[in-house]
Parts: sequence; C-alpha cells; structure tokens
Amino acid sequence: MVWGVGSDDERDEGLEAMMRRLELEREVERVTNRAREAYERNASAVSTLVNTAQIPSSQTVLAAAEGKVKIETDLGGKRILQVFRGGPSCSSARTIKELQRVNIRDLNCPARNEGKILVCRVLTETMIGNGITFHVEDPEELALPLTMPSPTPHPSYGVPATVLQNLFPQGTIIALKEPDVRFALNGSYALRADVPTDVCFINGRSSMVSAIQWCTEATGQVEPSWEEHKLAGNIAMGRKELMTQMIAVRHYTLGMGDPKVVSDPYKSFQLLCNRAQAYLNMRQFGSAYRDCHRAQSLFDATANTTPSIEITPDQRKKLYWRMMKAAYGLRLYDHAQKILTTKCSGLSIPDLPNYVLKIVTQKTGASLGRYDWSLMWKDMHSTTAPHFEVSDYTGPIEVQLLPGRGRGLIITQDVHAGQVLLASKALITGFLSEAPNTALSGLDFERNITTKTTQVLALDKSIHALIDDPSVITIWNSLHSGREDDPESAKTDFPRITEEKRLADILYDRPPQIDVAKISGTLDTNAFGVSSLSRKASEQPGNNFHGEAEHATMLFGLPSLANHSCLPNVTVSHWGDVVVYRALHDLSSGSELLVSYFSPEGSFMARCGLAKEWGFTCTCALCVADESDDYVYREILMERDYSRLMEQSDSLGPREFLRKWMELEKEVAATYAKGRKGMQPDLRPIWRAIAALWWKIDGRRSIPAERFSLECIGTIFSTPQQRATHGRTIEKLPIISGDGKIESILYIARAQFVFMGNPVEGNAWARTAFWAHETMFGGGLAIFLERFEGKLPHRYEVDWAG
Ligand SMILES: C[S@@+](CC[C@H](N)C(=O)[O-])C[C@H]1O[C@@H](n2cnc3c(N)ncnc32)[C@H](O)[C@@H]1O
Repeated sequence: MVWGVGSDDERDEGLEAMMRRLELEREVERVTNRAREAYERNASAVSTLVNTAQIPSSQTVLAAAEGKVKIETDLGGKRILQVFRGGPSCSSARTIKELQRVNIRDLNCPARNEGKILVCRVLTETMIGNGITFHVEDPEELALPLTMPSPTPHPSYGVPATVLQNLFPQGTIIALKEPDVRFALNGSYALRADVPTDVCFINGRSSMVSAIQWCTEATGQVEPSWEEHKLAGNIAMGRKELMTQMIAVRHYTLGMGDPKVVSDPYKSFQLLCNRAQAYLNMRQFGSAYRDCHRAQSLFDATANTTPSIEITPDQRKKLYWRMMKAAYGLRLYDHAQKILTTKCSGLSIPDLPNYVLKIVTQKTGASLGRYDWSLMWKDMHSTTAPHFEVSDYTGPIEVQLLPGRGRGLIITQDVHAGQVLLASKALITGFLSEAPNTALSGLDFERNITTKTTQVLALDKSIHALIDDPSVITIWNSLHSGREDDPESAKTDFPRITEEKRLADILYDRPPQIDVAKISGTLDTNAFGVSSLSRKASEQPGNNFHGEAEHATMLFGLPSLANHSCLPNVTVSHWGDVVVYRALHDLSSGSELLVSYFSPEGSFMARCGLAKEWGFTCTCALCVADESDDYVYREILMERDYSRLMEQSDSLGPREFLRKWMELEKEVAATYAKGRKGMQPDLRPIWRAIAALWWKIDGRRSIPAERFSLECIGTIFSTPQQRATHGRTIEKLPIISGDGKIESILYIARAQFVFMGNPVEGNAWARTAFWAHETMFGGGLAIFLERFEGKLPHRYEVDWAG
C-alpha cells in the first residue's frame, strides 16, 4: 500500500510495516556488527585448547533449547537472512580411518583441528536460518552448536523445514572430520562445517560407535535395523519429491554402516543401487555414478575386481540403466553410449530408444553446434530455473595468451555473421526462485564484499556441485580466483579434459578438497547476472530486501575467457543456463573474439569506471576516439540535460518538446571531436526520443530520426546494389546486443506501413529485423514472432518469405 493513501486502518498498517522495517534494519546492522567482531576475533586469536568450563553440558543445552524460535527474522512473511562467510574453510581430504578420534575437550579454538575426528550425537532439534544449526554432545556430555551453512544440494532456503529437521534427528550419530571450532557471535565456542562432506552419518551399531562409552542414554530414537533403514529410504524415495530424496539418501547411507551390511556385499549392493537412484532423482549424477560403480565392482569381473556376489538379470539391468543415466547426466556422452551398447542392449526398457537418440543429439550438438532452439525456447518458459540437457560446442576458436590482457579467444577460420562460435552450459546457476520468499545477503568479511540472494545460492550450489563432480575443479581452477596468493592465478591455457580423465576424477580415491574461500573468489570474479531470453527465469521481482528484481547469477567456463571491447564482435544470448556466442559480423581468421562486459551505450566516463573495476583500461577504437572528445561536458549534458528532458515529457507540448531535444542533440553532437566519423552512441537515446516525437507530429519524419539512432551505434545501411542481391536494408549490424536495435528496425518497418503507405519498404525492414534476430539469437521465425509480437506492424500482413 502507498503511504498516506487509504483508510485510517490501512495507514496504521503502513506505519506499522515501516516501523517493523526500521527495526529490522537496525537488527540487521546489530547482527552484522556482532558477526564482524566474531570474525575479527577468530582471525586474530591464538588457537588454544578449549576451556571446558565454558562449554555447557548436554542438560544445560537441552533446557535452554526448550521452546526456542526456530526460524529467524521475518518481514511480512518474508525471511531476511544474513549469511556470513570468512575464515579458513577447506574441507577435509582425509578418510575417517586416517583420523584420530577425540572428544570436545581435545579440540583447539579457533582452529581447524587437523588429523582429528569428533564422534558425537545430535542433541537438539534443528534450527533453520543460516543453513541449519543443532547442538551435538560428545561421549563426555559436553555440548556445542554445529552450523552447516550449506547442508543440502538444493539450497536449504528452498527446502521445506520438515525435510531439514529430519536430516539430523535427535540421537543421530555423526562424525565430524577435522572439526572447525570458532568463536560464535555471542563469543562462545561453536562448530562449523562449511562443506557438508565433513559431517558423516555413523550407524549406531557400527564398531566405531559400540567402542564408545557414553555417559548417558541417547535422546531420540534407537538406531533402526538396516532393513528398517532400507524401507524408510524406499518410502522417502517413492514420494518422488526432490526434497525427500535427501532423507532417502540418509537412510541408505546409515543402512550401509550397519555391521550386517558391511559384512554382506549382497546387502551393500542393494543399498548402493537404491541410493544411486535417489541421487539420480536429485540430479547428483557424480554421486549416483560412484554408487553404481561400487555396486558393479561387487559382481562384475570386468570392473577389475573379483566378483563376490551373483545378482539377478533384473538387478543387473537396473544397475546399468542407472549407471548410464548418471554418465549421461555428467555429460560423459561417449561413456553413456558405451554402457548403452555393451551393457544395456537387448534390455526391454521403454526409455532406451529415447536415450539412444538423446546421446546422438548431444554428440551432434558438441561437434556441429546445432541445437533444437525451439525446444529450448519452449522449455525455458515452463520453469523459473531452466537447466538444459545440452552439450557444449566449441567452434573455430582457440585460447591464446595475449599481451597485456592475459588469455583471450582467437577465431581460427573465417566465420560468417550469425555463426555459432561457442555454446556452453553454466557451471553453476543461482535463480531467485530457489529461495522462495527469502532475501539473502551474503557478507564475506575476508574479501569485504556483500553478495545478493542469487550469488549466495550460487555459492551454496557450487560447493555441492564440486563435491558431486570433482572433475570440474580443474575448470574452476583455471578461472581467476581473484586471490593474489593463488599459485594458479597465472594461467596460460584452458583445460580440455577427456572423458577418461573426468571419470578418474569422479571415482576418486580420497575425498576432494573443497576450498570455500576460493570458490567464493572465483564466483566473485567471474560470475555475472544474466538476463535470459526468457525473463520469467532470469529476472524475478521482489525477493530482496527492497523488493527489487534480481537477475540470475551464472558462472561459465570457456566463455569466461573472452576479453572485453566496447565494440564487441560477437553477440551473447542466454537460453536458460546456456550461453551462446554468435559472430555479429563476418569475421576473419585470427581476429580476437570480443564481448562487451557492459553496455557500449554507456558514456565514456562510465565505461572507463567499469573497466577499472575489472582491472584494465579499454583501448578499443571507440574509447580511443572518445578520449579526444569533450567527454566531460558530454557527461554533464547527459547527466543533467538529458535526464531533465526525460522527466519533462508530460509538461511540454510535442513541438516544444521536440525543439528541446533537437537543441540537446546539437549540443551533444558538438562534444564529438571535429571530423570524427562512425559511432556516437550517446546520441542514440536522443535520436530515439526525437523519432518518438516525430511519430506524433509527422510520422514520416520519424523514419530518418530512427535511422540516425541506428547509425549512432555503428549500423551500416545497404546500398541499392546490395539490397538488390539480398533484399535487406542493413548491411552491418550495430554493436549493441539486446533487443533495442531489433525494436528500432521494426519501428521503421511500422512507420513505412503506417505513414508512407509503402508495404514494399515495410516488408523489407520487417524482414531485416528478422535477419538481425537470426544473426544475434537464431531460433527461427516462430521465436522471433513470439518475442516481438507487440512491436510488429501487426495490422499489416508481413511477407516474411520475401
Ligand atoms: C573474464 S576475464 C577474461 C579472461 C582473462 N583475460 C584471463 O586470462 O583469464 C576478465 C579479465 O581479463 C582482462 N581483460 C579483459 N578485457 C580486457 C581488455 N580489453 N584489455 C585488457 N585486459 C582485459 C582483465 O584482467 C579482466 O579482469
């Protein structure tokens, strides 16, 4: 409700909401300050053995937890959460067997207690907020809170509370590898597991646990039998909800720890197969593949092990089918095909022909850059977080080290306008819809940066993605981490990893080491906000603190190596989580592929500022030309007079308004150096405003004005001879990516129909708009028509075939 409008009751509500917001802002500030103090204390304190006198007993903790609120700050039903990062946060790369069991009194703080493992019991119910937090007790009945900021592969902010609370029920026994002990916000000791693989489920019947003497009986349930775990897992998995698959995984994992299962490979096989399916349902393809591989080694002599069990043909079929799907999900298409032909042929699986076709399609995409754009377009509209099953395509480009700009992408053969040069699926995405009704603010004290909701989500998901598929770590490492101390920051190439190498990394001997600070740095330096062709997925309103729209966050591999120019020669389009680079013009072999990191329509000073933030000075022809202009005065004119005119639209008659815009055009044009030819992007919005006014006063004159607006950004119009050969009105497209130039071309098409009564010209301009769309985005006429329905000269029949 707008403040000051409506009944007294509504006004009171408005006031109340405002007070709540102010109070919340103060609370956010208080918590931030406390967190910063805790971070600084942790960073500067000398690590010493914990003082047990300052650690509460299990009873004290249980009494204090009684009736505690479980969900944090709330504003009108919306959760406002702060996520704090900072401090060392590398996961343990050791196996449980390599670690020495200790109790809480043996731990140091602040420290990552290397070489140690803490076996403890979940004491309290799970609190939900910044990830999840619950207290654990050790065998001596000392209790500490344990926080897991990223407990689930699907960000916990979108996971129902009931699922989160069921992940670690009271009484569950867990082992904390190389425990990270820190001072919490209130100054007391706290455990933290930034990487969830450091927290292992331990079956209460296992030899490790039965050797422990606990002071008290466990609160909560007694360890179920392995059959009960299997049944509970099957029930959770059968509910077919993504979130309950995590519960299924927990049950199967605990079941596998039962001594009866450990000593019986057949039982292990069953649980591994089931867990693989639960992982597949969660799209955790690496974990699914590892389970299938372990299960295979129990019966298949070709897996380089001595088979220890016999299985039924049905079990065999199920296992290989799951394994194939895991390989496909990992985008190991050759390997998936091999499993299909050697292990699945002859099986009566209804989906089999579908997968045969899918694999061929992916391989075609990878080798030719051909995709089913219409299908992607359709899928993109059916979800708010689109992930596509497509292979990456690398066209005729190679990575080269370029003087003064690090690596860059060089085109290795002549290419034509519109040719796909690169198509690449995001390594990681963060969509606002993944944290429904939640505003997240990430604070990284170490790097002194604040991140938005989708960036927090992307970090959470990155941790899980790398746990699931560590073969991608090589790609991550080849991107700049933004850390000076990173030995890998002087990169010279981009790794192309074979399927064999990826498989070896996925089937690791020891857990991969996940460095959260490094992941955060890499995201910060390389990920960016993405506006997808489908706005539904990429830009959703209103989740953050101030209700602003937020783009999706995405990180790409090879595409990240493209350097910047304010005169880019490729267009960038986003289809869900896939980025596509197409040549904007015909380009010759040896040219560098250049994208624009920011809008070339920005003023020279704005562009310089943005390039500086990226750590370079742009030396493109536009910047060189701009440097000799009176760019400071131009900036003043655009900041002051342009903005003022934009605000005046309603208060002046069209002719008076037009006169003012024309005056401004003259003044801005005069700031360009004498004799300067070509692009003058600052004039573009002015000419668009002039064109719009002519539309109202004398429509015919809007055509040359709109043409100027296109010329300012580098458009070259076709000569009559050129038109005679291809029928287009434009020879060379302007540099601006996005939809603006298509709108301008369609604007002229409409004016030709409406004001000039010239359908021949109208058709030529409309077809040129379609050609421009094909060059920039591809996808065919249907997509173009759907996207530009509102801008088309709709009352007139356009002859698209020409
Ligand atoms: C996304 S990376 C591009 C790949 C990078 N060159 C590399 O070696 O990893 C962005 C970084 O590349 C460099 N860069 C990009 N465009 C540049 C340009 N036009 N001139 C100089 N350096 C540039 C800057 O260091 C920038 O921070």
